[in-house]
Amino acid sequence: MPVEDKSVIEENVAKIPVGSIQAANGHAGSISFRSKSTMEMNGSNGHQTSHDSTPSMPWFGMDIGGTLTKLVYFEPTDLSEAEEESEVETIKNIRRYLKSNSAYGETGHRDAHLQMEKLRVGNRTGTLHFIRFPTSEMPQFLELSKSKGMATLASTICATGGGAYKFEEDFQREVNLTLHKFDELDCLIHGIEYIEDNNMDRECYYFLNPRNEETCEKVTFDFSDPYPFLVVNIGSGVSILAAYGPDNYRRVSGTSLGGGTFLGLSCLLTGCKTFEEAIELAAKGNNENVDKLVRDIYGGDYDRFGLSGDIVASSFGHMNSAEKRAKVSREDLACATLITITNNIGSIARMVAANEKIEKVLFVGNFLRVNPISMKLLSHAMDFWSGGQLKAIFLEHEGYFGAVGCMLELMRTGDAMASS
Ligand SMILES: Nc1ncnc2c1ncn2[C@@H]1O[C@H](COP(=O)(O)OP(=O)(O)O)[C@@H](O)[C@H]1O
Ligand SMILES: CC(C)(COP(=O)(O)O)[C@@H](O)C(=O)NCCC(=O)O
Repeated sequence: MPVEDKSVIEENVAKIPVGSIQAANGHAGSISFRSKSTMEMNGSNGHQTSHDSTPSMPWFGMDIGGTLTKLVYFEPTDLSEAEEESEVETIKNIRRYLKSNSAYGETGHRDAHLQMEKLRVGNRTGTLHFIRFPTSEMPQFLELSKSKGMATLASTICATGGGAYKFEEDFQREVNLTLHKFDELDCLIHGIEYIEDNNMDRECYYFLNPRNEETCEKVTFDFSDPYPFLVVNIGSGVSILAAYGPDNYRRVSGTSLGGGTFLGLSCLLTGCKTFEEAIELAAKGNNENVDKLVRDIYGGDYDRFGLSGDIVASSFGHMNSAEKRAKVSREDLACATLITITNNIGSIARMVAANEKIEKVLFVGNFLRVNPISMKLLSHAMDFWSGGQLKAIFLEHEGYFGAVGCMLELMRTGDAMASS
């Protein structure tokens, strides 16, 4: 569902809860949010004048993950004439560059279909841009940032994800940028709350009849009464969070069998080179040539415990047979890999949901990008195995919530950053 032409009326940043949040590791911890403060213009460092209560431009949020780096950039569209005149050339250049393309080199992309217009961030109105590139390309990104003049801004950028720690020194050395680091799971939760609030009626959806190609339908989900909910973030690995209220979440579980595992195994087994290729192969394959089904073992259903014959009994269970291996295609292998990883995540999510007594399960992360097979499988699995109790919910901005939440931290901590 494309996200466009929405007008956002409320001052949403103010709605994000101020207070303490539980730490992301299943044990208690807290972060305290600062109130917004006045930022002074520093003419020498290229910051834009700001005598109001928001930090200086440019506003970025960066989530440097195990596989992909996600960058959100807020472009103000309410610049006064005076602001436009005083805006330094570097900021204009950066904006021009980011907007001029939807592909940056071979591997960077701006997801124009996700762009959010007329968005209220702090006390400004503008457009939020969504950009991603492989984290392995970080040296090239730093080089590009240098060439676009980022180094002359001598500024601070909000960053989250493991890479905020890993690449901190590189940013300082190469681009003269101080990374202001924020916890990735705090950012993820804040990003989800903010985007959902600002993209109501469009952001959340679920699948009706996920198993039936003809009647399957994508339907908007009303998330206006959100708590409690589970977040299953399928990135390189998987983190599962339980959110009980606006200032209250825990990281309840996780698994290392995630999107990175799917991509890694697919490359190994099929020789494919990209995620998109792996998904295309999977869509054409048949996992039954790879997996052992209940009917391969029982000759039919295992009625007593409600296991129908077409359920996978053993993922990759046929691959011990040389004869079966000889017949299997790359497509079948990619398909079985996708189903194995997805089913495993679905099972863990279901157990956690039951344990936490939570019915709404949000699946996010870039593993779900261009991946309707997994979304439909998860939808069916949640519904079927819980007897209709659990609902699998998906979000349009899939993998960008950490980056958005990270940018929002700028609104809260601008003053601290200015003095750092
Ligand atoms: N263009 C892509 N390149 C690599 N992986 C992709 C791409 N699109 C989707 N993915 C999937 O998304 C996963 C990364 O998801 P993401 O939420 O960005 O996590 P991380 O923060 O760990 O990088 C990859 O492991 C892969 O399964
Ligand atoms: C370490 C991570 C939080 C990093 O996040 P990612 O870059 O994968 O989005 C995540 O990969 C994870 O939670 N892995 C699972 C670890 C486990 O619980 O087994």
